[in-house]
Amino acid sequence: MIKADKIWIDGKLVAFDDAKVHVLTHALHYGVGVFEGIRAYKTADGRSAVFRLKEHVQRLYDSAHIVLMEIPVPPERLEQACVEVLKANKLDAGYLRPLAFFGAGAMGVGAGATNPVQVMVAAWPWGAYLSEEGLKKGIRAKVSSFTRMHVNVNMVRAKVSGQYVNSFLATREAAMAGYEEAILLDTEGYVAEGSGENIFIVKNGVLQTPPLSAPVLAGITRDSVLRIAKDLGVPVKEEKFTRDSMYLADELFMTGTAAEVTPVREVDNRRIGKGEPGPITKRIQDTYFKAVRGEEPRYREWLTPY
Ligand SMILES: Cc1[nH+]cc(COP(=O)(O)O)c(CN[C@@H](CCC(=O)O)C(=O)O)c1O
Repeated sequence: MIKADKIWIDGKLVAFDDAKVHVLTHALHYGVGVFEGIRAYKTADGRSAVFRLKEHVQRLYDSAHIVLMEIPVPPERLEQACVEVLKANKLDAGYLRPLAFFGAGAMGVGAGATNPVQVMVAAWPWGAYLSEEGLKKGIRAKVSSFTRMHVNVNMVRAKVSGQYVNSFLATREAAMAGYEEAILLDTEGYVAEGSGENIFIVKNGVLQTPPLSAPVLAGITRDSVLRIAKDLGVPVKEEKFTRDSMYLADELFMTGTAAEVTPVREVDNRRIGKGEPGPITKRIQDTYFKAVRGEEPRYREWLTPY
C-alpha cells in the first residue's frame, strides 16, 4: 500500500489520510482526470533533482486543455507544489503523481464540466517499475489481445485517467498469462506501445520507435532516449514496425518515467536477439541513469534540483 506523510491538494499540504474526495466525484465515474508520472532522483552532488519537471507539468496542462479542463493554479505553482510535496515527505528520491480532475457537483457526463476542478500532487518512494531483475536482465512481454485505441478514440497527446482502462486490461491479461508487460498493437496491426511505456527496437545498429502520429503517448523518456541516442551517434528511425519485425529485432526495450529504460528479452515466447539486454540498450540505459543522477553535464537542463 502506497503511504506518505503529506499530500498537496487544492493549494494545501494535508495529512495523507485526510486527502479524500466525495464518492460523487465526477472523475471517479467518467474518468475525466489528467495526470502525470514524474521521478526525482538522488544526484551525484549529494542533493536531489526532479527529472524534466517543466515538460511533465506542461504536458499535464496540455492534457487538461484537450479535455476542456481549467486547472485552477498556474503551471509554476504546480511545479513548486511538486518540490514542496517531496520535501514535506522527506523524499530524496521518489515518484510524483500530479492529478487534476472534475470534482463533485453535478452528475451526468457533460454536466460535470461545471464541477469544481480539483488538483493534487502525491509523492512516494517507487523502485524499479518492472523489477530490478527486469532492468538488469530484461522482461518477458506478450502482444495484447487488446488494441491501442485509434488516435481519434484516445486523445494520444493527453494522459487521461479513463484512457487507462485499456492499459489495465492489457497489462492484467499479460500478467495472468505469466508475462511482465503487454505490448499493444494499433488498429492497423502495427506495434504501438506498452501499457504504460513507449517501445524501441534495435536492428542492425539502427534504433527505431513508432512516430508520434501513431497512437502512442509522446513520452518524455522517449524524447530523452532519442536525444541520448543522437548524442551517442546511434542512427534513429521514427517509423512504425510490425510485430514480426519486433520478433526479428536484435534488441528491444521499453521507456517510461516509471519503467525508466527496461530491456525486453522475449516477446510472445520468441527470444529477442540473444535473450538479454543488447549493447545499444545498455549504452542508452547507462547514459539515461547517469543523466537522471546529474552525472552527465550535457543533460543538466533536464534537472530541477531541490
Ligand atoms: C501509455 C503510456 N505510454 C508511454 C508512457 C511513457 O511516458 P513518459 O513517462 O513521459 O516517458 C507512459 C507513462 N506511464 C506512466 C504511468 C505509469 C503508471 O503505472 O501509472 C509513468 O511511467 O509514470 C504511458 O502511460
